[in-house]
Amino acid sequence: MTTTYDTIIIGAGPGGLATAYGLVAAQHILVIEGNLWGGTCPNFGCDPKKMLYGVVEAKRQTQRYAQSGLTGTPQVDWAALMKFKESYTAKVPKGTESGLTSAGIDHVHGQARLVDGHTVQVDAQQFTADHIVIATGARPTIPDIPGKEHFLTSTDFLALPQLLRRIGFVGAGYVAIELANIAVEAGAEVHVFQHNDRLLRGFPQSYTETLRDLLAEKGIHFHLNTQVQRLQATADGTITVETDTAAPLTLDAMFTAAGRRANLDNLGLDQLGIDVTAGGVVVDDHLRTTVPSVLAIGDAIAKSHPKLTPVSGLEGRYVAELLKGTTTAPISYPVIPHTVFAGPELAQVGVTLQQAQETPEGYLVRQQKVGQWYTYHRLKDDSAQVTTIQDRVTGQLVGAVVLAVNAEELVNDLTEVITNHKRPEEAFNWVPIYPSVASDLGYFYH
Ligand SMILES: Cc1cc2nc3c(=O)[nH]c(=O)nc-3n(C[C@H](O)[C@H](O)[C@H](O)COP(=O)(O)OP(=O)(O)OC[C@H]3O[C@@H](n4cnc5c(N)ncnc54)[C@H](O)[C@@H]3O)c2cc1C
Ligand SMILES: NC(=O)c1ccc[n+]([C@@H]2O[C@H](COP(=O)([O-])OP(=O)(O)OC[C@H]3O[C@@H](n4cnc5c(N)ncnc54)[C@H](O)[C@@H]3O)[C@@H](O)[C@H]2O)c1
Repeated sequence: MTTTYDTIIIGAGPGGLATAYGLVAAQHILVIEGNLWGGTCPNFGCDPKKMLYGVVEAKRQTQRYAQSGLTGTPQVDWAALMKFKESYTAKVPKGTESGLTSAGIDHVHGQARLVDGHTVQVDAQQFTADHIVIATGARPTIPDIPGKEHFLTSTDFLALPQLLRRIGFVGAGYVAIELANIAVEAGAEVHVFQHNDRLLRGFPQSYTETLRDLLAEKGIHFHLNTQVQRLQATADGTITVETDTAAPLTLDAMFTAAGRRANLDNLGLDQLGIDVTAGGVVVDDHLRTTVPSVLAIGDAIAKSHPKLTPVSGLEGRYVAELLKGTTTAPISYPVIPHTVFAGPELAQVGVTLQQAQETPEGYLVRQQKVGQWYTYHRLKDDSAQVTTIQDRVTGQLVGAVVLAVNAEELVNDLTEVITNHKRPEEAFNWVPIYPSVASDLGYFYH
């Protein structure tokens, strides 16, 4: 039997759910999920990661205060930390599913496959709709080397029952740096293998080098310009890692953190003539694929914008408006801030430092070491740095980079100023709570 809907959404992560809740009042919709309701972010991404980060960062803050009134070094109890994480994650799938039920959204568990531009198959059932939204997210890339079956992933890391003694990561992007920081703070010996000398490409090199030094001081071993060539499992359960630069290393686990690729295998897209690249599904500026009745959003699409939870949510809400007919305009992206939670945090928004330095006639760049400012002195955050980028003509803030404890807060505030194109005199005609990160804003923005 075939059931007919207005829209079928494949994937119940932040993107698919945003479309579903945006459409439910106007349309008869179906959501299909093949794994855990809620998707990557709350089950094995942002949310559990930040719970672990919060605890290890509290330990680090205690150490920052070591000469300032706090004594003793707390220890991370990994088993208790995991229980804490599970106190949230264990409720996510059921909570997400009952949310769908309460909202009256039909939902089915299973792997979906497109039969044609209007028909989706899950096991033996077929569903048809005017539109189909692909919101299938992404999964870790496994480097194609001998022994690749021994790689673990970020999902495994976030569910480790015990902390392993010696841990390696391939890659030096968001996932590797954030998880390496958690592991080293929790007491593991940590190795990061990166095929070039660049951490966190996309952030300014001067900042990533400072962050690398801070992480190396914590004990992370960086193996830069190093190719991991082979993994071998040994009889005692350890992994021997062979590289092109040093003698083999014995570790208890090796994690891949070499990027993520869209979940598109077995969706049947090639038979339908839907274009796909290495980055994901090809979409136009209305998030339509090359088959007009099929749209795609979130981590599953090829895009220049960062693949982050709020971006999937924005695209999900946009597609809902488009399918309801309340907009016909192309999608418009605001400035998108991003942060690496690495203790301290490295965050950036807007015009990049590189863009600004390449156009000195257009931008005023102010780079400040703020470790001695009251806010950062109080946090004992000696290495704190802030760069602001202003438009030379209007004086408006257009970009910022921050390396600091709680950089997320400052960059969120700066994002608000940039997004609303406030002129300097408007931006700080306000009364913030003092002392706070926000009460410093006026000092960065003259
Ligand atoms: C370790 C880690 C940490 C992260 N930290 C952050 C962070 O701090 N901040 C941030 O903004 N972002 C972070 N991200 C990224 C964030 O998780 C993703 O950008 C976000 O989850 C993407 O949402 P989405 O809905 O596009 O895809 P997903 O959340 O991946 O959801 C897609 C869903 O589709 C389902 N699916 C796939 N194929 C099928 C199929 N054929 N049939 C049915 N269902 C299917 C999947 O099971 C999944 O549940 C992190 C990611 C990771 C891995
Ligand atoms: N705080 C956050 O917002 C956050 C945290 C985690 C993940 N994410 C999202 O998830 C995405 C994926 O994160 P990621 O760290 O897996 O990817 P990434 O693209 O950030 O980094 C991948 C790293 O792997 C390296 N690499 C690529 N191919 C390789 C290979 N074959 N061998 C060895 N190294 C290789 C790259 O040089 C890079 O250092 C991020 O881009 C981001 O969109 C966001």
